[in-house]
Amino acid sequence: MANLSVAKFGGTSVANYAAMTACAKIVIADPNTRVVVLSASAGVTNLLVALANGCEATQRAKLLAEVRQIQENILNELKDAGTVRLEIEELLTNIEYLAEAASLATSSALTDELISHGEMMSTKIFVQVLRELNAQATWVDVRTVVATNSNFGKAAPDDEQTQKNSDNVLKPLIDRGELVITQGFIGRDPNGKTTTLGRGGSDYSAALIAEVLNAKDVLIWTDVAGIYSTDPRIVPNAQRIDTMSFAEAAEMATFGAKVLHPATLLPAVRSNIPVYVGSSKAPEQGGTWVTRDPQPRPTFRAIALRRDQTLLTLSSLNMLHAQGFLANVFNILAKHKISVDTITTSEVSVALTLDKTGSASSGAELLSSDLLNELSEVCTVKVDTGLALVALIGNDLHLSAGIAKRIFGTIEEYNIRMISYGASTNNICTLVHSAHADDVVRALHKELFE
Ligand SMILES: Nc1ncnc2c1ncn2[C@@H]1O[C@H](COP(=O)(O)OP(=O)(O)O)[C@@H](O)[C@H]1O
Ligand SMILES: N[C@@H](CC(=O)OP(=O)(O)O)C(=O)O
Repeated sequence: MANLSVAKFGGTSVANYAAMTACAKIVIADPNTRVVVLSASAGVTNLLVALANGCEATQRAKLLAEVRQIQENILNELKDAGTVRLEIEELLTNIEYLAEAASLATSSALTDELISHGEMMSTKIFVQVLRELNAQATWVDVRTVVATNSNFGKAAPDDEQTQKNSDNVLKPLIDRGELVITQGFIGRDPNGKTTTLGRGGSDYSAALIAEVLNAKDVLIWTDVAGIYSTDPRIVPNAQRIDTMSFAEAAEMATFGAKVLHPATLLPAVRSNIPVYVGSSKAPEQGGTWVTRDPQPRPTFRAIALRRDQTLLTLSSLNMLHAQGFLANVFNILAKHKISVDTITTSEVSVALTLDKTGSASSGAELLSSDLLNELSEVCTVKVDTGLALVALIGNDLHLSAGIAKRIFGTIEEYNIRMISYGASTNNICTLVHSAHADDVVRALHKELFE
């Protein structure tokens, strides 16, 4: 639809009544925003994940009380919370019941069912916030739209089915001029069970919905006024990037810039839908447009940081002049659904980095004892933790003479555990100790961007 925008508001943007009101005003001010995708209020998903992992009665009561308090704080500021209070009460009762079930036996399907309640609650309340600002909105259960497979915790969307659902459910509402409020992060599998798209997945939901509606853009409203040259929480004078390419944003997201979920870019790239990132607290500050082919494309674009990295060093004398060792290792990693981010090899060993936890909703650790045992059968395994990956993102980095000297000269006082340079012309990665990560980012930013 030619003039349609899909807006997504993240957890911090719907954390409390004041934040929700700011979002409602943004929606009301833009007649093109006809579909709004919300995350759960900040903190709620983490509490629900803890409940879904199973805990004893006292801890459960404490976590439930915290979830309730976040909702209560917003409900108490509404002029007329009547009906919505009842709906939230019902959802809180469900949460209690599911959390009790999880304390007896956890399962990934149960986890997804439980944590989907965060988005259910925020969207119910947001409709009332809009109503109290004289804007009528229609609440839609996104599970009637976003179809996925049954890979609970990190489900993959079924694009064809989602398109059909959108044509049947969303399109008629939009054609009638209604404003749709729906949930990010969640979907439904072919058996009717609730699924989630992985942590941070609401951005992905918004992009998927924008794609099936043929929207003109996706507006990601968050707590920063765009994408910056590095995380402004680490470097307060980081510079806002006004326009950047899908490829650059994808590199940044992949290497840890939390501001966009990496998967967001998939539907946007394949359907060429521009993505805007702006601040819901200060929309007047402007933001970043991510598009297919913006100019200029500077050599140095940004620095991203991915915390909680694990370095696996796998050694085997059998690797010397042998074939098939790496294939063996990668088969084992693939079997355990582990994707490797950076890798270096020498004659008898291979070193690779993994996140401590993947982005699956359950937050389970990636390095399981099963995986370690299987790897130990083919090689010696050494595990180093407490590391962070600092990635310099840019364009044609391989063509720029003296880059390595500049980078390593700048951070010479820090111990660098691993370097990944050359496989991509768009990033140079260094693995450093967690305790030094922020300082390394600050030093590189100062040298290359300030
Ligand atoms: N390069 C970057 N530019 C902007 N923000 C970044 C960057 N890297 C990391 N961030 C962080 O991303 C945060 C926004 O992401 P997130 O907390 O997931 O938002 P939301 O709750 O809206 O989904 C910002 O507060 C900021 O600290
Ligand atoms: N609530 C989900 C989905 C999400 O995208 O949240 P946020 O927009 O706050 O990152 C999560 O915490 O993972």
